[in-house]
Amino acid sequence: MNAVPSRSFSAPANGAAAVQPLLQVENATIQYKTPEHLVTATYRVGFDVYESDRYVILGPSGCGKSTLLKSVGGFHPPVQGSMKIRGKEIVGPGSDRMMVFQEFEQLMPWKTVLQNVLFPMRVTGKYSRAESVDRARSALDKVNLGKFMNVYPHMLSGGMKMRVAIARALAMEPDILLMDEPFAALDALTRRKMQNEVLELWDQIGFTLLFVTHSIEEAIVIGSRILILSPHPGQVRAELNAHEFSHANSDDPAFGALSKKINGFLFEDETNLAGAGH
Ligand SMILES: Nc1ncnc2c1ncn2[C@@H]1O[C@H](COP(=O)(O)OP(=O)(O)OP(=O)(O)O)[C@@H](O)[C@H]1O
Repeated sequence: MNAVPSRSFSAPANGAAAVQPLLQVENATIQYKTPEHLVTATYRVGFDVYESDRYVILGPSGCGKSTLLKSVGGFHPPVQGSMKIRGKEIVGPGSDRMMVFQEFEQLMPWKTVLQNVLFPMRVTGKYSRAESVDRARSALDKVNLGKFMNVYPHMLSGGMKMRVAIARALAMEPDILLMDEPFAALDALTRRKMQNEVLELWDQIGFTLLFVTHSIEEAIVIGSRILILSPHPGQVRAELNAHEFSHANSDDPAFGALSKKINGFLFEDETNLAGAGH
């Protein structure tokens, strides 16, 4: 485990220091202009996401987590700094970065599971009709929903809906999946089930995930690495490895120790920042 008090991070959890990051965020200052105010959402935030990372952005409400995700998605560029995917500057939305939406209710109830998964491929015209169908079937097989292609979303459990939403994103072959507090509105048991579903799928498929949450426990369970942001405007407080933790070992003292450490970073007084990570 490792806490680094600088603003930019580059060491992957697996120690493959020579590997190029998939996503590089450098000194990203992101602002919103309203008629009355200029709001600085994040200030000089930097981090690297490597292939197959489950990278979690954790921080208090209003620290700019969603804003960072929107910027990575290409919807709101930083005013300063840069964001690159596979070394190329992010200049707008693209199918290399697919958002899996909150609560998965974006599935269209009048379309079957297969038609839902086909939809982004149809809209973007990225693939021919036949290839789109092949891709949709293959993505549904990957998430173990091959037998449910012709049913409608209301006939699925919450976990199955989430898997459809993930299949829909994966069918576009993105470099990275973006999830913004996807389980925030769920009860504790369902939330835990969903978290385990994501982890099982990740084990099977090995996608790269950028995940936003304000729950410390969720960050530890989902994340292989966790970026901790300060309150508004979001600045990097630390990056911690968490790849060895899951619900199965949440009673371990090491899990509790990491949780405590994260608490410390989250609630740290600004004046103590110089000692962060030591
Ligand atoms: N469209 C907008 N116009 C103006 N200010 C905005 C806009 N969206 C967000 N903000 C401001 O930017 C800051 C960061 O917001 P953001 O939603 O990214 O935070 P967050 O960490 O995701 O919060 P939460 O955990 O509550 O979702 C906040 O001060 C917020 O008020």
